[in-house]
Amino acid sequence: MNGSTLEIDGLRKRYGDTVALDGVGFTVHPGEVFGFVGSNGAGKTTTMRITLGVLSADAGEARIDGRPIDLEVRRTVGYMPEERGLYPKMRVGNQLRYLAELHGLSRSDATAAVQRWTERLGIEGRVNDTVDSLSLGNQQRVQLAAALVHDPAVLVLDEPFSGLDPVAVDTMSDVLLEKANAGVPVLFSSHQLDLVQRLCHRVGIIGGGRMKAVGPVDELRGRDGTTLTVHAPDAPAGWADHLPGVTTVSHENGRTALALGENADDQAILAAALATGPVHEFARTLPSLTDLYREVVA
Ligand SMILES: Nc1ncnc2c1ncn2[C@@H]1O[C@H](COP(=O)(O)OP(=O)(O)OP(=O)(O)O)[C@@H](O)[C@H]1O
Repeated sequence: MNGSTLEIDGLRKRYGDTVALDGVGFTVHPGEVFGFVGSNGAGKTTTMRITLGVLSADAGEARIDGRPIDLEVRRTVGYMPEERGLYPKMRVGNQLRYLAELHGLSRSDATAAVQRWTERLGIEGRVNDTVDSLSLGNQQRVQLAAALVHDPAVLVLDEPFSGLDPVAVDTMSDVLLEKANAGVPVLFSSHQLDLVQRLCHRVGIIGGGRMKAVGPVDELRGRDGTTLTVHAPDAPAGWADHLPGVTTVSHENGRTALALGENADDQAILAAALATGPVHEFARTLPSLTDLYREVVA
């Protein structure tokens, strides 16, 4: 796919005695939505700030298409900082137009972009309001518009979903996927793991300044094998214990959860379940990203 690649490579950062980043690295490919998750203080904001050049690293660097992010490359990135950073007393429309022009758009292109993005994000009625008169959620929509208004080649968003109502969450999700479909690498941090699981092609889990896991969401969820849920109401306890590669995790009210090893044969399990009587449910389940996260950061 045509589009840019964002590489974060070996970032190290200390604040006094606190090691904030201890060799953080991962790549966001063209057209990929990458979810960056980790506990409070894990190092997400520090990573994003260094990526944008807002903060300097002690070692390592971020690159776009192999090029370190200098001021010129920086203009191609749409950034939504955690501390937000809009001018509170400036009108929404003027502010967005100003930011677009700062990124090199002509006055007429900037005006068109402001109209397009404020309509898309449902804030076209607020362009003449000052930012500080808006609700927090609407300020966040303006902040997203500010990150998008210069048609960036790369998006880096620090907790873009926090505090949004469900409709705004859907709009934000649609916009991120739309940008990714156009080839833009999208990196965002979030504590909303259900949303990350739904939206992201890949995730990176950071803990204590190090990457604990990076990969496609389903691959990470499946790395410890899958679980099979079987609802066979007449099956006695231990009905599957003789089958190779099968471990019974729980057996309650006719519902059995089985952990499957590599040599487990799901058709043999189904046959064994049917031998006990009717089978109402037979489904593979993966642990949720939340389960995986708890295990990885524990
Ligand atoms: N300006 C600073 N001075 C001193 N320590 C800092 C500073 N900024 C961050 N830290 C420390 O660096 C570590 C990483 O913080 P960072 O803000 O990157 O985490 P985060 O993953 O974004 O957390 P959160 O989810 O709470 O936003 C933490 O231990 C934090 O206390």
